[in-house]
Amino acid sequence: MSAQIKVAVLGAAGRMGSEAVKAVTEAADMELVASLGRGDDLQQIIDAGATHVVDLSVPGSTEDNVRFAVEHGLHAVVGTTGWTEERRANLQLLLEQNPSVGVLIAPNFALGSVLASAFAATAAKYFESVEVIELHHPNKVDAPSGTAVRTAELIAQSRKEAGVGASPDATETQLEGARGAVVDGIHVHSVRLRGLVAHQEVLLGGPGEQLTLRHDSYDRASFMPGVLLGLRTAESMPGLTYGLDGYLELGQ
Ligand SMILES: NC(=O)C1=CN([C@@H]2O[C@H](COP(=O)(O)OP(=O)(O)OC[C@H]3O[C@@H](n4cnc5c(N)ncnc54)[C@H](O)[C@@H]3O)[C@@H](O)[C@H]2O)C=CC1
Ligand SMILES: O=C(O)C1=N[C@H](C(=O)O)C[C@H](O)C1
Repeated sequence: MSAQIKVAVLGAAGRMGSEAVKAVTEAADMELVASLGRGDDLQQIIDAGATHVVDLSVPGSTEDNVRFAVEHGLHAVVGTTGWTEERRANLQLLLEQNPSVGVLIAPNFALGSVLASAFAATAAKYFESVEVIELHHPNKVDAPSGTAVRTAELIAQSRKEAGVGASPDATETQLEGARGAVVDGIHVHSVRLRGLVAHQEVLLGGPGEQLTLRHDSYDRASFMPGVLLGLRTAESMPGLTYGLDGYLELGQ
């Protein structure tokens, strides 16, 4: 029998962290060795003998948490938002000094969401117009969502490679914010509404037609297969992987 994956969950009392604690506890090949929250000493992770860390904390803490894990040779599965290009570049440098460590930064752990973003990137080069709408529960602290940022990045990359220009837009006057945020040239709109969990639509428009790609997470259980896949795969994928699609065989 292969060794148990010894997991420390950071942000363990949160909405996602508590779900991850449950999923890891129920997984036969894993052992939950530490559950940490705000203000807890990260040394507890080492003392508990963790081999892997799951970070589901807050954008202001995730970078320090992951840095600590990597510096101590622990693999990390990260769902927390806030991983800008600059932060990822700094992490890459750290990983070069710790070449056996694997880190997954997954803007979204739900398989359907990862697929929807990949489908959107494929479709976006065939349509004149594309915009992203993300819809979340009102307790979410950041906007736009990490998923929407990643989706816009993938769409922009696909359109650039195909030589597709900007979406047409004749807007000259507007209230500030009316056209949403712009990520790599793609408009992204954020809705916060009681009753929602995590949802996203990509609207694609061409002459006389529209394609809508929508994904809905109704329950945070939807994210757990991705978290467990990340924990089972990180060690065999040294370096930084950005997006769960890096651990999946999409398009094969
Ligand atoms: N990648 C994915 O599939 C998903 C990612 N998320 C992201 O995960 C993060 C957490 O989301 P929620 O659970 O909804 O938030 P939450 O606010 O319910 O939980 C965050 C928890 O982290 C704790 N915390 C704060 N600082 C900490 C620190 N330094 N070390 C350890 N814990 C700390 C807080 O006290 C809180 O309990 C957000 O960035 C969110 O966008 C959420 C859902 C899915
Ligand atoms: O805060 C959330 O809830 C979520 N955060 C992630 C994001 O910002 O994309 C993933 C999912 O959308 C839920």
